[in-house]
Amino acid sequence: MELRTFLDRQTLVNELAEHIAAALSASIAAHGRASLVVSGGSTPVPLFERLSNIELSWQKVVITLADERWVEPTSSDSNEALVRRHLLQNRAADAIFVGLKNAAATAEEGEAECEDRLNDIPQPFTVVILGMGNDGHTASLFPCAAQLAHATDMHCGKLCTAVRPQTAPHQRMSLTLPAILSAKEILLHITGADKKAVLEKALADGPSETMPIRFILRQQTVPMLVYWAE
Ligand SMILES: O=C(O)[C@H](O)[C@@H](O)[C@H](O)[C@H](O)COP(=O)(O)O
Repeated sequence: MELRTFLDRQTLVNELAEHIAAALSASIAAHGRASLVVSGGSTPVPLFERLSNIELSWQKVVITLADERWVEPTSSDSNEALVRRHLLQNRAADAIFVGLKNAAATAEEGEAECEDRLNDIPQPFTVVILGMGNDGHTASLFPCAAQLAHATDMHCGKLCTAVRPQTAPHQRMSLTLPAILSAKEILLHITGADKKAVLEKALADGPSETMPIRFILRQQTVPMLVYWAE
């Protein structure tokens, strides 16, 4: 894990967007295609807007989600809606988007179709961008969710799993830990003093509190960069 800190959020966004674009371009040059996994929440909005204006062979890039809330794609809580509004615009309008929400009534019932959709995306994922909540959740791997043990089991054999967080609204579909750790590179995008404190807590040794982000921060197999600005 490498921590990169920036003087302000705009500088962070510019640097992070350049880093992502370089990784996607390198994959396109080597394999003719690339895949980008993005997260929801409020933090990535300026990053999405910056990325959408970057010149790249976007038609060779498949974009999907680290997690989705099980709501209609027209809902303001939908991560798909967020991505459509802020990322799949301008130059990035040419990217191929694979959403997770499908017609199934529950996330559990929608799991098999999500698994099929994810399996069709070129892998390993070129870049996975994650966010983090103040409780240490990432993607929809929430502490205390009954499905956490399954979702973080490196032998669960699945790319995604349904999660019912006790502390956040909506059923979710989340990438599993093995799916996230199958990426070529993981980028954690966080801002503000609160999240810096959560990061420090997650990195500290000691009695392990259930902070799912720990599984990602403390692994040694996938290159991981943390981008932080006040
Ligand atoms: O859809 C989601 O809820 C996310 O993917 C989630 O894991 C998010 O990244 C964090 O909750 C941080 O969200 P903020 O950026 O809003 O703090």
